[in-house]
Amino acid sequence: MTRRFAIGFPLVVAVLACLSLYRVTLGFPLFYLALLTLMLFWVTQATSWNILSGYSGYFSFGQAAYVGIGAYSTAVLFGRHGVNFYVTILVAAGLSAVLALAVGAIAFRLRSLRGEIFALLTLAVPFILAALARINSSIDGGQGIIVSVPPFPAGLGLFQDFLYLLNLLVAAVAVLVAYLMRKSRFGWALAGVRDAEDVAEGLGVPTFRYKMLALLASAVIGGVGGSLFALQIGFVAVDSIFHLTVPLFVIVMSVLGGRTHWLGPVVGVVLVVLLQDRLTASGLGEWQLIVLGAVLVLLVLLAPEGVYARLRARPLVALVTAAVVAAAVWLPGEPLDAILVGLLAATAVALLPLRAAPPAPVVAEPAEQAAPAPVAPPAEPVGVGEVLVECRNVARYFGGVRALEDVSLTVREGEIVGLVGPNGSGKTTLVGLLSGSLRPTRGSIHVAGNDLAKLPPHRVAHAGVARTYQIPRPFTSMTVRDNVAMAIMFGRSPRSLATARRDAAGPLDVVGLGHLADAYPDKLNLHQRQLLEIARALAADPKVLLLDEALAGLNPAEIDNAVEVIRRVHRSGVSIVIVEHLLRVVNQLATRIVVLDRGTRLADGDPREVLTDPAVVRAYLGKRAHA
Ligand SMILES: Nc1ncnc2c1ncn2[C@@H]1O[C@H](COP(=O)(O)OP(=O)(O)OP(=O)(O)O)[C@@H](O)[C@H]1O
Repeated sequence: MTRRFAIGFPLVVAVLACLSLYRVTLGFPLFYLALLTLMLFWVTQATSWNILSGYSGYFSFGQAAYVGIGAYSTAVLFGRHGVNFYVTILVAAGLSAVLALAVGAIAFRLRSLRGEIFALLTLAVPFILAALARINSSIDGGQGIIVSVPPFPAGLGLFQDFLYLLNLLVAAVAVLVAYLMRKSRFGWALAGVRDAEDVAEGLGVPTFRYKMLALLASAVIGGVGGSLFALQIGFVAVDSIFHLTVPLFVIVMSVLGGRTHWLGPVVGVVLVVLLQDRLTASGLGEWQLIVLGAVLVLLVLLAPEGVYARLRARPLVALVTAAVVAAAVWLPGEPLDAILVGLLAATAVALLPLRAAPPAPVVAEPAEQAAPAPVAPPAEPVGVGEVLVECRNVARYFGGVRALEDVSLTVREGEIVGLVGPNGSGKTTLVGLLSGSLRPTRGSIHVAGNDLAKLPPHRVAHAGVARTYQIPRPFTSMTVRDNVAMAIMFGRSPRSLATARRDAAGPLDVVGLGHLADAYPDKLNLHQRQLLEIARALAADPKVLLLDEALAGLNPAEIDNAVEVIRRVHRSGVSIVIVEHLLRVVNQLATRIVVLDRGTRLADGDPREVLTDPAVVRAYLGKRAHA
């Protein structure tokens, strides 16, 4: 936790609490308190949504399910049966958690339930709950339930004060949880899931666990907020609770404010609720969805990262603009108009294109690149030792396609195995099997004594396998340094974020990217992105590194540089399996070559013998060329 947050956050919460505790002394109107209560309700809901959907990229349309479970737990138990109100909050949290575990166990286990399919699944849940509530008379039965005022400490003032303080407490806890999650390994893991989930898993991130935790936290916060909402509206009915505006509002608020930051939803809530309130006050209430929709479209086009990120980039200008504009249009009797206009002006200023960024981190051409630092320790070539990888009679089918059939292969410590073969011969499939991202249809694979059939992909990384991708897949929201730090944080010997960031210099120096540590991947050329793939895989501390066409698309100078980097990685004690079409390169690097052809192993042995084997030449060049 930063010092600024440790001081600022309790201070803001205390000031907000004082608005109610000293309301009469301060002359703070009840109307404003009600508006703030509404904002706090939405802060809770939008933050709840953001913890899962903003952080991990799993867009949910099911927020109304938590609001519904919370509201009905309180309405039925407290409103109808007189159960202690605080107990009903716990029940709401528990039931929401159960729902989250059920949805997560299904959705996160199946790879096919991603993106829009996940969104559709979550959209269905509130509909089912609404139907259950409507037809079941012990829940609602279509009548609605009146929720009276529960007993509360007399010293708190009116019921509105009590409600406000309760909402403040829950919203503050929600924001605190979102902050702590974002700043911890948890937030990094979810950012990895958002950018490239299977890459994160392959680097050792237990993605299922982190997604479940995010869903659980999101559900509990949403459910507790829903419970308070029952008190706020006083009459709980299916149509007002399980309404589509709930997910729409939380999405608009979070996207508007910025969904990758813990404070984004809060900024979005303030803007949306104020806008909504002012439109209603000026008799334009029916326009609110149209205006909100237009604002969202505009912002998605102008600043998809959200308003908060833009405000942070120029805080002083935004603050001065907000203050000046608000003061200029301050209307006697209604300061809310002035505040809204001030905020909109600050938003507009924040959205102006930023001045050209300072000279981007120099993206040098390979020839001019800083000479890579020597690998520590620059070991002698490692002798061939124990068997690290053992594939026995492996087959892999995709439906009717036999990508691999009866392939056996061993990789020993210290080897560089060149895996070659014509297009479609099964090389990438074999890399997928060795890294645990694919399961064999038949046969067994052992890595360092571990049976991969028993391990999820992130545990395969911990067993000592790392891979690169033919088309580089960096975490685009992270700098080069943080891409590498991710692999260190979650790799075979996990470390804290601070240590991982410091240690990232090692793998970056090995590949010669140290001078680009603070650049974002979109500033790198193809060669540098491929080097980043190698640095990141190396950072996971593998025993075996699988390089899938790491040289594809490079020019001759870049290829020479990449070959040197691979040699350096090998000298540091990592065994390598390299998939490559350029036989010159394979010949230069490999200590052994395995040739695949139409999914079967055609040859396996010394590079010179294999590459002159007539069967191999025929497979590569065709019979006529061989002749
Ligand atoms: N996910 C998939 N679904 C269906 N078929 C697949 C899938 N992945 C691979 N295949 C098929 O399996 C066979 C082997 O593909 P693979 O990508 O492993 O070959 P490769 O040797 O890596 O090819 P290239 O050199 O072109 O990358 C091909 O016929 C391919 O079409």
